[in-house]
Amino acid sequence: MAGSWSSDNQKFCMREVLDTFKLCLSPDKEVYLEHYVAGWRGLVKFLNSLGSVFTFISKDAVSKIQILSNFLSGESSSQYVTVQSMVSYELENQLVDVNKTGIHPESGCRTLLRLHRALRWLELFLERLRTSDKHSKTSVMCSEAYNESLAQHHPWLVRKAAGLAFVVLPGRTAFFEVMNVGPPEQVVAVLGEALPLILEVYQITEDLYAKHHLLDLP
Ligand SMILES: CCCCCCCCCCCCC/C=C/[C@@H](O)[C@H](COP(=O)(O)O)NC(=O)CCCCCCCCCCCCCCC
Repeated sequence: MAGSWSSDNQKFCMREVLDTFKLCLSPDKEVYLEHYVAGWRGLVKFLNSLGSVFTFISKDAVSKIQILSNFLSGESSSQYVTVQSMVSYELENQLVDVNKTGIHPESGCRTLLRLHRALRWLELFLERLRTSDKHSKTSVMCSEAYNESLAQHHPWLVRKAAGLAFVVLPGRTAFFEVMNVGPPEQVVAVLGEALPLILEVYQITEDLYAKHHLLDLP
């Protein structure tokens, strides 16, 4: 994704990634798939910079990003401009495994659902980071956010592996440094600005999926 590494010093900047999520909303509150995917790409870069312990997580995210990117550049790309248009198109053309027969395992709808669930984790984690103090532990904030969200969709083995990875997360000070948005007050401000937008993107997607009974797609 252009922009998440600033050209001056080649360092990753979380502000630019979070700004990508702001671009997700169209004037009539549809969610642009291109920016949604770009936001995840930026987050994955950040995750990779934290070390190889997180590779099993970023690999899965990358494969989902790749599936959606293929739709975005494929022959039906005009149907994949927004999450709303993707859902209508895939449902109208029976491209979604609504009956759980395993026929369309890689639909845009089921792939995005996995990232959508992870977006809830992100929102909960960032809110904890925003309201944390210098004694707070990133590993605790991360696992609390995970247990309240994604963990409910993961089997035991994945939960166990995730739990092991969280333990080696850098502490809050180092974590803020890798985010590269300035001193802690600045990080708090950037998070405060980005969170409502992330929440709105999440809620719009959640309502859309609920309306079409897509929240349990296999
Ligand atoms: C900063 C610490 C980052 C910790 C990331 C927390 C999320 C933990 C997720 C563990 C996922 C393990 C990998 C396997 C997942 C899949 O089984 C599972 C189901 O897929 P399937 O139905 O196709 O089989 N996949 C998923 O649920 C999707 C997971 C996507 C995870 C993306 C995580 C990106 C994290 C970005 C970190 C950015 C932090 C920014 C903070 C300022």
